Amino acid sequence: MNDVASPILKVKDLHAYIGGFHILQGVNFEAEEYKLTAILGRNGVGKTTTLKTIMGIYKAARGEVFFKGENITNFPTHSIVKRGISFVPAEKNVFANLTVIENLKLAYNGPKEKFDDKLEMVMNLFPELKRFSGLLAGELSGGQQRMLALACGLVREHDLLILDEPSEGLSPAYVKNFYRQLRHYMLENKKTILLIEQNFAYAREITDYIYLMDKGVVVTGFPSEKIEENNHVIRRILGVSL
Ligand SMILES: Nc1ncnc2c1ncn2[C@@H]1O[C@H](COP(=O)(O)OP(=O)(O)OP(=O)(O)O)[C@@H](O)[C@H]1O
Repeated sequence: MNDVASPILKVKDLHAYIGGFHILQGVNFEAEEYKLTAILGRNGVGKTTTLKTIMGIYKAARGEVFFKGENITNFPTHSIVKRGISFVPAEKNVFANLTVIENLKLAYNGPKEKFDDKLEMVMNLFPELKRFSGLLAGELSGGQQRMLALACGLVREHDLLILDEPSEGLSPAYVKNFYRQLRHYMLENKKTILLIEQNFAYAREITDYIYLMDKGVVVTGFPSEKIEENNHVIRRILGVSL
């Protein structure tokens, strides 16, 4: 499973407990630089817990997380963000009483003179936000707030962008386009993306590398061009046929 050439992120034997339950039971995977890696799995297998443990939001009981070669296990979240990881949780984490632009300004942590370029980039990715840029985030629909949360994650400086199920709350037609644009953004700007997704059909279109997760562990991983060969395990773990 560990055949990733140059991992920017390496997760080794990660264990975590929530409320006394042993949720992560030895998670292993790597994310290669400048690639899009996806962790797929059904509801409740521990995908979100994995991301939150990487980000220091949940405590790792055992195991290690390496980012750019540094052991960042159980570092405070702000210092992980400072090292170059931008994390967008599944919750609509926006400030309801600030405008769209104010939310984006607050999320941005790069040099002042580059904000306009970043803004243009996210507005191209989310044309709907452009239309509503002066509105309070609290006045947006649920889907639009989700877009804004994703846009905030993108404007934050990052060497690694981690997205918790970006498709959730967005319409299927919109998701396809968003994923296509996200991949384009990654290739254009030499970025690295790790995301979790429940919908295999979405993921197979855009990922370079896929990991399958079940019951607190990563069961297997393979490059996207080997999807067909992994038909059996995909069916067993995700319950979908190719
Ligand atoms: N705050 C919490 N309190 C109690 N149990 C939790 C909490 N967060 C997660 N769990 C439990 O941990 C397990 C893993 O949850 P997690 O959210 O990581 O799964 P997931 O694979 O991301 O699935 P989903 O896509 O449904 O969120 C589930 O059984 C869930 O009920």
